[in-house]
Amino acid sequence: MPDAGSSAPRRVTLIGSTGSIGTQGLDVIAAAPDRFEVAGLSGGSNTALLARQAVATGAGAVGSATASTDELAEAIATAARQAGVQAPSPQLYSGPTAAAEVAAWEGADVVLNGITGSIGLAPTLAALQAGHLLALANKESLIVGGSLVKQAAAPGQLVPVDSEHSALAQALRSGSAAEVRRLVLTASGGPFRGRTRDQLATVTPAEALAHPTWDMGRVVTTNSASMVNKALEVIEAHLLFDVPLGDIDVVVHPQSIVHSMVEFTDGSTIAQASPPSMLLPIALGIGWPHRVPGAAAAVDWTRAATWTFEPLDEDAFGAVRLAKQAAASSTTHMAVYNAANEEAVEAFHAGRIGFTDIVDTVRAAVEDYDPAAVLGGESLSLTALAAAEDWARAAARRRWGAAPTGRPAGGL
Ligand SMILES: NC(=O)C1=CN([C@@H]2O[C@H](COP(=O)(O)OP(=O)(O)OC[C@H]3O[C@@H](n4cnc5c(N)ncnc54)[C@H](OP(=O)(O)O)[C@@H]3O)[C@@H](O)[C@H]2O)C=CC1
Ligand SMILES: CC(=O)[C@@H](O)[C@H](O)COP(=O)(O)O
Ligand SMILES: [Mn+2]
Repeated sequence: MPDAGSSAPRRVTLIGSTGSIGTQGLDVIAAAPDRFEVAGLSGGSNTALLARQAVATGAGAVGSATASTDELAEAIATAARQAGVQAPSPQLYSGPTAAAEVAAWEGADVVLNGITGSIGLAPTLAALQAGHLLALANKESLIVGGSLVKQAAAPGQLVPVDSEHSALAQALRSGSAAEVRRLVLTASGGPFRGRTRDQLATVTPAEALAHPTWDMGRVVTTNSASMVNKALEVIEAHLLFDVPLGDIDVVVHPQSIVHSMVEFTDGSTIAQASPPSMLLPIALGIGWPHRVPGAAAAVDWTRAATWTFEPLDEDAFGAVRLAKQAAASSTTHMAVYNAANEEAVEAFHAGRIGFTDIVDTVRAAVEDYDPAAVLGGESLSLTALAAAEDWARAAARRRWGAAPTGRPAGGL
């Protein structure tokens, strides 16, 4: 882990460097060269962008889930030629284990995990086991891994990047754990705020991707529309901050300026507010515990503004209640919840199922899942999680008649 008092730039590895979090992470690093430099990069299928990033940053390690090392070296050579510079020769990694290998690479102080999905669990564990500070955007790895991830993390080694959890971590600096009464996570409400369940049945993928306040990757944007994102975030907060599920609430705040709040036992509420931008939580995550001056724009108090708060409609959006039930059921139920959701989101975008079928699929998987039958007594382990995920993906896919092919390569 980096020395919090050191003035040397922190060496940051970006897992999922070609995605929304990853590219914003690179922007944060480029804007603060006195504080950060790039150590490693890992991407999925966008090899050309990964190669351009490798040339621009001089990263020491580069991994691709899809390109071979020869293809990656060729892409880097091409990108260097196009940029008119000499090609760098980083250590190259390829295939399903590349992200975890780059996450463990010893040339880093900090790993920003911005992969999407439970496939991020291996790099999360690899970064922690390598002793790096982990700035975690990939909430799925914590939610699925649960106590496996918590046990792998030394005190202070895991810093949340998710905007709500970054807000909570900041607000929690104001009091001791014993003084916390409850956590309140804000939700934008997504593009379908105010719709009834019947109205949700006919919405399209394009409508689901039209998030009102955040520009993010496809899966998290879809999850915001279904409230699965908020459901995952409630469990994420429970795991990060050791607050009971019953003391974590959700409130809809369409402006996405207040990113979450902590209510203390004396009736005080501390909220964190800033215009919606991930630059701030990313910068704080990789710079933790230090703030990065100028990381993002602050609220402009000279302009009139209205911030509103309303209760979550749990009849139309049942994902949060369902996740609380699942998390309380067994240590592998959230792996089932998440895997069923990942499959259903893909099926929704492929036009195989409707929007409300997403949460209905998750609900059926969570309700039908019997850990004793599926795991045969295996306690929480990577093997058990893989079996739970396999079961959930197959159960989900059966609903729309797809073959029960397994998890994504490189996953659990
Ligand atoms: N975007 C945001 O503002 C926020 C995101 N988050 C969380 O951060 C995480 C990332 O989200 P986001 O950046 O939006 O997602 P994106 O879809 O934009 O990016 C995902 C990244 O993961 C890479 N990737 C995908 N599959 C694989 C794989 N099998 N092996 C290796 N790399 C892979 C992609 O590579 P490629 O593109 O090259 O295929 C890409 O770099 C999610 O967990 C999300 O919930 C949390 C808060 C805010
Ligand atoms: C930016 C971020 O942290 C996202 O997870 C965001 O929370 C999504 O917005 P919703 O509140 O609509 O889920
Ligand atoms: Mn969030």
